[in-house]
Formats: sequence, structure tokens, C-alpha cells
Amino acid sequence: MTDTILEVRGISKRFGGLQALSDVGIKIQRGQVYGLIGPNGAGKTTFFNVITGLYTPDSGTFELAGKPYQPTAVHEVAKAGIARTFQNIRLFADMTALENVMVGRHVRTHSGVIGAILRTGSFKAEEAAIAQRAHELLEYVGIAKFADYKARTLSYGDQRRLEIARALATDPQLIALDEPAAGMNATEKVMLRELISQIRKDNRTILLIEHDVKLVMGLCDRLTVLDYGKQIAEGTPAEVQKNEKVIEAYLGTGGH
Ligand SMILES: Nc1ncnc2c1ncn2[C@@H]1O[C@H](COP(=O)(O)OP(=O)(O)OP(=O)(O)O)[C@@H](O)[C@H]1O
Repeated sequence: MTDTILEVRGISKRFGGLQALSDVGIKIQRGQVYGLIGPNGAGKTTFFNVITGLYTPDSGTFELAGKPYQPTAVHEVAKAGIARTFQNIRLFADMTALENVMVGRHVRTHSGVIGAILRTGSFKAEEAAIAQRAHELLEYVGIAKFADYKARTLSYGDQRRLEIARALATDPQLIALDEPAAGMNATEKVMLRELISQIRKDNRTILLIEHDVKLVMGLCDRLTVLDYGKQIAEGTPAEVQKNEKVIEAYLGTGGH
């Protein structure tokens, strides 16, 4: 078994006259927290959208756990083992927290639509198991007490935790978090950091887009820095922090 979870090479994506990504490649090892940073508009979300099947790249190849992988449809990506959260939270607002996590879990179930309509014995048993697993995940992310609350009534920070629980429900090989700390206060950020560390300790691999540089530097094993769609640096946080191009992109005339 390979230790590389995701390897992508040569990803390019153009929107009209704008080259959003130019020949970007990353390699994420099992158990790593891998960061993706860069100034506004650098191409981070586009990259996430490409690897999770929302955008079709103009070029590039993908391997997931050593096998060729084609991120076509979003549900296929989840089945293949990549789960994600969104910069703009995308929960089912009028469903309970528990139901939101159960939806994520259905990616891994077998009874299917016919079983659901006929409410067969195996369907009911499977639903009970899904509900139990969903409860465990709500506990894991620290919001079990809100299991029966509608998602929209949860605080911003708790909604982000709920998105993480829903992503974990698919049993991903890789969980991709798009700006999980956005809009969080300092206390929520500390809790998020603990949660991400815990997810890693539990042998999950994490790809993280985050604007909070302190959070990224503290959490990531390696990171890639994008600027205007180009990969300007790759390495450990210590290496990246010293990189001239990175300093220029964030602080110099290239800052945008
Ligand atoms: N669907 C789209 N159509 C046209 N242009 C797009 C589309 N999605 C992104 N872009 C453009 O591609 C560039 C990269 O955007 P992207 O959202 O990937 O950057 P980002 O690094 O995630 O930025 P931010 O930190 O602000 O979220 C931007 O110039 C953006 O306007």
C-alpha cells in the first residue's frame, strides 16, 4: 500500500482570459495535514473545486491512494474517498444536525432507494446504525447536544463543526477543509485547531485552505503557496515562511 494519498500533477484551469491555475501539482502523504495558502484570488478554491469534481480542469492527472482517479461527479468523489467542506457553509438548513450527518453517511450505505420505499428490515437496521454513527460523530466534533436542532439555528462555529462531522461521515481517505476558521472568534479557533489535530491523530489525512496563517503554520506538515494561479513555493512551514517569493506575494508589491 502506498503512503501517498493524493498526487495531482499539471493542473491547469482557465476561465475565459484568466489563467486561474497553471501547472499546479501536489503530493499528500497519509496522515499529513497539507496546507494550501495564497492571497485572495490565488486559485485555492478553484484547485479544491477541481480535485472534488466541481470544475473540470483543462489538463492534469490524479492518483488517489496509488490508483488513477478521475474527479468527475461530486458524489463519485465522495465514494472514491475525498470529502470536503465549503468556504460558504452548505448545510441543509432546515434539517437537524443529526440528519445532516446522516446524509453524509448515506454515501456508504447499501439498501438503496427500493429498500427505503419498502422500509425493509435491512433498511431499518441500516438507518439505526447510521443514526448511531452520526451521533458519535456529533460527539466527536463537540456538538452532540445540538443533535436535534435545525442546522440554521447553530452558531457559525458550530455549523462549521457540523460540516466537518458530515464530511467525516463519508469515511474519507482525505478530508478537504475550505477555510474552516473563517468567521470564527479566537476561542472557536482554538477549539477548531484541537479538532483538526485530533482528526489527524485518528489517522485521517487533511487538505486545508486557510487564511489564518498562524493556524496554518501551527497545524500543517507541508504546504503549497499559490499566487495568481502559480505554485510559488512548496515545503514545510519553516521553509515556506523563509521563501522570498512568498514574502513578496504577501507583503511586497505582489500583495493583493
Ligand atoms: N467560476 C468562475 N468563473 C470565472 N472566474 C472564476 C471562477 N472561479 C474563480 N474564478 C477566478 O479565478 C481566480 C481564482 O479564484 P479562487 O476563488 O480560486 O481564488 P482563492 O485563492 O480561493 O481566493 P480567496 O482566498 O479569495 O477565496 C479569481 O480571479 C476568480 O475571480
